[in-house]
Amino acid sequence: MSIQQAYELAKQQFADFDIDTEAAMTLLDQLPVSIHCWQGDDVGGFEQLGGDLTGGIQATGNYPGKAKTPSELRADLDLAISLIPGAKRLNLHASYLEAESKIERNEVKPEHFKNWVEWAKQNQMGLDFNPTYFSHPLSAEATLSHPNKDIRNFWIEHGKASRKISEYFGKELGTASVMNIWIPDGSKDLVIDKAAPRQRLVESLDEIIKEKIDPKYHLDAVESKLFGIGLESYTVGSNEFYVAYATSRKTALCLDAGHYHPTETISDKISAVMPFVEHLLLHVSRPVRWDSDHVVLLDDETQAIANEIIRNKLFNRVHIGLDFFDASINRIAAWVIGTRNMKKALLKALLEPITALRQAEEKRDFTTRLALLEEEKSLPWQAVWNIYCERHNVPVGSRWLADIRHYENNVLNQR
Ligand SMILES: C[C@H](O)[C@H](O)[C@@H](O)C(=O)CO
Ligand SMILES: [Mn+2]
Repeated sequence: MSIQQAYELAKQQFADFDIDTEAAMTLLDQLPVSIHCWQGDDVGGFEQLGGDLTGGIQATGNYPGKAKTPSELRADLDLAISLIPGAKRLNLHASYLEAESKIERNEVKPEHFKNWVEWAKQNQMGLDFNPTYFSHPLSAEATLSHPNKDIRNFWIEHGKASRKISEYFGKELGTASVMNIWIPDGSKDLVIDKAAPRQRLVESLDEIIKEKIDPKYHLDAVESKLFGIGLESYTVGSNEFYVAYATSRKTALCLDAGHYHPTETISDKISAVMPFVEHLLLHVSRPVRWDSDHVVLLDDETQAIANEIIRNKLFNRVHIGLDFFDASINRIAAWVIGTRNMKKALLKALLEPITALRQAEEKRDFTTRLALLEEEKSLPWQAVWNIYCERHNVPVGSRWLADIRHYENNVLNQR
């Protein structure tokens, strides 16, 4: 049976549940997923500071062919995006700048990202941004909460400089760049004064976001964390800290799927915070026992995240980003698997019999609700996904893997 024939049958089956598959695909086209550049080179960046990845995060594995230059990373991204259907954005860190000589973090400028902007224009993609508060000699103890004023100021300047870059992205590309602040500040062991670093962090953040920037071009977001490696006992920017900060300062809040206790899920947090924040940034990730940043699967939590976005029509308020870095498998395949999974989850969410489910719940008919939730799992969503891929000229099913293997043999293995 052809992809078209399978789709025609599926379309009818969904129509029996009052679900319009064409409308679902049209809406899916309007939901970009922001692909994180740092999966391509194990969060290395191009500053060539010569140091290790620090800040309590780790990319484990040594798969051959890691991108070592901006051009290599862009070539790898070219392949990845050619295998992922629909709207995409690229999420950059400040450490992915390009310059002839060494640029200090507090001196990063839009011009250091002009090649990325050109690339984004060519690919009709928006860009998002992150100041980089790790992998730097001055981040060894702390950054925005550092007790030393000079070090704190250095990082405040980095935050301000980064906002200019983010604004430049928004102006050049005609779509607001979401700039996410994550800092690794914390402590391995017991802390007596937990209040002072948090007070300093409030003041540093307030200083960074003091200048108003048109939200047409730039949005500020803040990301909390539970703990990092070597920072197990105390995290300055904890969940409560940033929920309070984002709501009081009206910034966006970032929820990273790996940044909570193992039984907590960010899917459940979305409806809890949306009455209080205008914009939410998601770092969809897969924590395995800890914030391991494994590649996103089409698993229950990814699906639950997508369902929350679609059921609550949060299309313009939730910004979907990815955050994983696996160096043990082909890095381009990691991008493709994780991003396609996020998009599959969104499509499945768009194909839910939502009206019937809501009606059952309103009538307190929980039997029908559970029955429908289970039945929807075996509706032929995959036939819709296949036609969606075909219409976007990307490989159907696992055919994309052949393209990656070809590139691996001809490009990655020659690096
Ligand atoms: C590289 C990212 O900024 C980083 O992963 C951050 O978002 C995070 O989640 C740290 O654990
Ligand atoms: Mn994150």
